Amino acid sequence: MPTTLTDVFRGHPIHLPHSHQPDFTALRELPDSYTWTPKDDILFAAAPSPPPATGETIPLIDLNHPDAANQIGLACKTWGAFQIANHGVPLELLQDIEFLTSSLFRLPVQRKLKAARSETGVTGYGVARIASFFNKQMWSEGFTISGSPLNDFRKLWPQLHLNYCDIVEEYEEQMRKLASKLMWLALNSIGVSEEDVKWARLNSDFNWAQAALQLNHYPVCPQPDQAMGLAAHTDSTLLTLLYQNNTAGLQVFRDDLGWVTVPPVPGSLVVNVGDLFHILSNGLFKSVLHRARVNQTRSRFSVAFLWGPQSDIRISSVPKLVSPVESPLYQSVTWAEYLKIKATHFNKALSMIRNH
Ligand SMILES: O=C(O)CCC(=O)C(=O)O
Ligand SMILES: [Fe+2]
Repeated sequence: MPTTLTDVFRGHPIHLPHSHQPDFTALRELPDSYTWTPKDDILFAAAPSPPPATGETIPLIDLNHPDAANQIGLACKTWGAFQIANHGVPLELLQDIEFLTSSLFRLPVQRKLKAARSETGVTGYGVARIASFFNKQMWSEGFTISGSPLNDFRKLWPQLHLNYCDIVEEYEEQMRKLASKLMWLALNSIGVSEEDVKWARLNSDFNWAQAALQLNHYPVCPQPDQAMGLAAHTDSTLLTLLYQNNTAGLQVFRDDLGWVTVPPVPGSLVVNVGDLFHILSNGLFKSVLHRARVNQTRSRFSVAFLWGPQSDIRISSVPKLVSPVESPLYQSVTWAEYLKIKATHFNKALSMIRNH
């Protein structure tokens, strides 16, 4: 039996200082514990910056375009992120998952706490896993699904849980197919074939992968400029597929441009390169540093599909991407090992396994 994500996190509990969510709607002013200053967000060396004057942002790629693969490859190299249109996921399903997410977070706090994530658990309702690395609290609440959500959903919706489970199952299946397709488009664009990465068992049978679904809610905030929805991080995935409702908040970082907002494009999905794809591509693809801001008038929902390889397979740089006179940029790791390193060292995880 391969290690599951649940096993990994059970062995690496995250002790959060604040396990109970406040009632965000009751707060008229930002409490001190939610007020961020630049020194509270310095784990990644991302210099504070004004938004780019050019309005430049990550590309929106039409998957039906004949040149889509090259555009995806280029976006993975320059941004580590892009949006996709014509991805084939039915609009209705996106609407369903948005409805599920908004319904979940609109439940009374007491009901949500019935499905609270335990200290050693992965799944359920709670604050972001990365919260333990920061002194300040984030203006958001989350719900993590890994494996069947049936038990948790039954506690949330005694009547409707089966309908909601069906939506999650269908959504995850569509996301798996799409993530696999995008990964191959990106790899093929840099000359890597299925044969070149046979050892990573990333074959086109998309059932091999593991994944989690992270639902996020960023409530309306009385002082958004001083609050942080989700602090800067990179994802520990191969790829993350993110659906956002029609409210801006996601920002990606680029060394030359600073923090750049990703405008919601109705019906499209955001794709992030995660740390494992960065490792696999020997650093050619960037794992994108990103965060979520909040605003004063509209609440924001997002659904992140966190996708990675079979958790016990060693991932290392594709040999043909490594120069014969150099060693690969990173030591090989399994996803399970990497998640443990990330749970301990967070922003330093990649440098811990970098070859010098
Ligand atoms: O809400 C967003 O836009 C970002 C969510 C995210 O980065 C995550 O869940 O890992
Ligand atoms: Fe993320």
